[in-house]
Amino acid sequence: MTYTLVLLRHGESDWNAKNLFTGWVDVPLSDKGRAEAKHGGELIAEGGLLPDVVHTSLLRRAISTAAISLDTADRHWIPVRRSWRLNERHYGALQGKDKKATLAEFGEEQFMTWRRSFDVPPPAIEAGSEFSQDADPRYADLGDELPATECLKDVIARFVPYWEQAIVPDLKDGKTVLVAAHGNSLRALVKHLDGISDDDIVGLNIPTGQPLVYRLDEDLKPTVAGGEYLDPVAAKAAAEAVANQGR
Ligand SMILES: O=C(O)[C@H](O)COP(=O)(O)O
Repeated sequence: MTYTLVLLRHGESDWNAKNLFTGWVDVPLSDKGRAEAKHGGELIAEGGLLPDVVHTSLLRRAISTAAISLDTADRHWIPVRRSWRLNERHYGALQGKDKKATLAEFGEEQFMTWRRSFDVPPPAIEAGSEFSQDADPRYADLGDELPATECLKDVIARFVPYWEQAIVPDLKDGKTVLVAAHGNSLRALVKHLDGISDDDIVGLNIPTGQPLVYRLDEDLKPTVAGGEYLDPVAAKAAAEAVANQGR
């Protein structure tokens, strides 16, 4: 008996296309991103991986990606569960900043520490500033849990409880589960599933719009380490493009 989990990072967003740090800023998909979401749905259908339930973040790039891919796979009608715990990593004061300009201003080491270190968050965003979420009604109930910046360690701390309390029960019910989320929230989940070390997670990048399938055993351990991309060649190229952002 194995459980089937499909992870899908949203398609390219307008801010991915412009190379801006995005985090919790709620930007839409680009035309390319909508096409990626549709293609993701085609791959899911061709792979016979029709989801029974979908979990998304509260951000429209993940919500739209789920809707487009499921519509393409004729599964637009399945139950949807949403949580802020699946949101992208909060990028703090970097939200809205150009990645290339940030690299040029602060240098490679600081840039990569902010982007990929396990436990060093970027500087906190100022409350009330243009790209802050402190007045956003969708997070009104979070109180002190509303982040002003996050590192990957923080994302794991808020994602894993949702994994255990909301996603695992669906898997144990025998459902094929689609999680439509973000580069860093999916890195957090993959680190948890595969037991990747704090050092090794630095080198892992999740491509946009590429379905990644995990078959999990009774103990929720992956039967294939790292899962399997439905289009491994395209996924590898797209992950390299993510790694090289800002260059
Ligand atoms: O929030 C963002 O800018 C991206 O979605 C993820 O960015 P990263 O690959 O630079 O962490």
